[in-house]
Amino acid sequence: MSGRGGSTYFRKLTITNFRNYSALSVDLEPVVIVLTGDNGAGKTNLLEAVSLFMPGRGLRRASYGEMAREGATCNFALHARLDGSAGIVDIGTGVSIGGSLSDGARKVRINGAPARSAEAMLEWLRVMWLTPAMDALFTGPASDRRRFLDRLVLAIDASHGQRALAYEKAMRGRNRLLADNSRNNAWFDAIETQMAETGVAIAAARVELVRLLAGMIERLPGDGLFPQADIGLSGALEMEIGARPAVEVEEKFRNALATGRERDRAAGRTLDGPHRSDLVVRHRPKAMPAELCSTGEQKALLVGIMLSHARLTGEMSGMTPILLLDEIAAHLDAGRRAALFSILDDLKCQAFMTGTDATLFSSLTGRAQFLTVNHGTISPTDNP
Ligand SMILES: Nc1ncnc2c1ncn2[C@@H]1O[C@H](COP(=O)(O)OP(=O)(O)OP(=O)(O)O)[C@@H](O)[C@H]1O
Repeated sequence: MSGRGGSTYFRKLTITNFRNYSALSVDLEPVVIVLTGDNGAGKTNLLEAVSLFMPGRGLRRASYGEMAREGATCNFALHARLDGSAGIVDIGTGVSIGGSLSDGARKVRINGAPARSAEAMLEWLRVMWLTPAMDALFTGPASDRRRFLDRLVLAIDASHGQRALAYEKAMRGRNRLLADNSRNNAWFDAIETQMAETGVAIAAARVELVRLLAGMIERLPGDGLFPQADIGLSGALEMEIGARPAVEVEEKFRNALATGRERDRAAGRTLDGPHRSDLVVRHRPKAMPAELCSTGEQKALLVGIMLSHARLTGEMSGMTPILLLDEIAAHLDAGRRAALFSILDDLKCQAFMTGTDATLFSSLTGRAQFLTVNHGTISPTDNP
């Protein structure tokens, strides 16, 4: 299996000592998966397990210590059997309890062989998510939007994660020099050169994502159920990309960092750079900034962005993402639910949707797999 081409589906998921699951193995069909169950049953935990088949700390951004099942004395482990258009692949990931629980501690095996890093999973699949916590995306801190934006970029540009890590590492080094009152110009120069290179690459990748995604958003149905968003970026580097050659933007950023040393020393951190940029979203039909729209309107905008991005990812990477849509049905009216289900059909993606009430999904009967979650166990839903 080359790992590229068409949709990818989870066919089997095995979870060991993760959150409220001690040992679970579930066979999955290559269709929409509807997970219903009472509050606290383990629905979001299961989505979180699936989200760990992307690099990073998953949809809650929790620590691995929090993910490990309370009281468990051995590793948490997740295993997926995936079916892509070119065949089957087995991916395992987990951490050992008692060992280091730092970000790098998560191990990945692909078809039994250790992978160099979690990024290797991007050869095989994409997982994207929409959770209730993201309802505050437009009104909350810019850092949340930046993280969201960078996840969107990573789905179409697998090297974006390494780029962001390299930039952050260099910036931490610069901040340390500032804090230590260092005046070692050679050190500053070396670090700032690295920040300029990686920073401009990050900004350029974001600009490209926004350009491509805006094109996809144009293809959303014009019925306004998931309204078209106007998306843009704020940030000095992002504004300059496209207006002048990248080497000039890089040089200008490097100079800005060099001349800003004393200002940044006083501030205690680096004040310029792509770590300060923001994703700007407007509700086009209402001609209004997203943050001023109603909660429901913001949700509909976000769903439109995610669905457009799923289509873009499918076209760009050849892998339509697995979508994790936590508690989405309860927040949408009947018309929007029907529109969502129809777009998911069209995308042919395996979306995992959760809710406490299976009746909200009844129109999916015959074209979805219905599972009931109960205290860390899973069984087929009776009469969905
Ligand atoms: N590390 C852990 N070990 C054991 N149990 C945990 C751990 N972390 C969380 N839990 C438990 O997992 C349970 C299920 O949580 P989850 O968020 O998946 O529920 P849910 O089915 O999505 O519920 P809701 O409908 O309320 O959102 C909670 O009762 C929580 O206490």
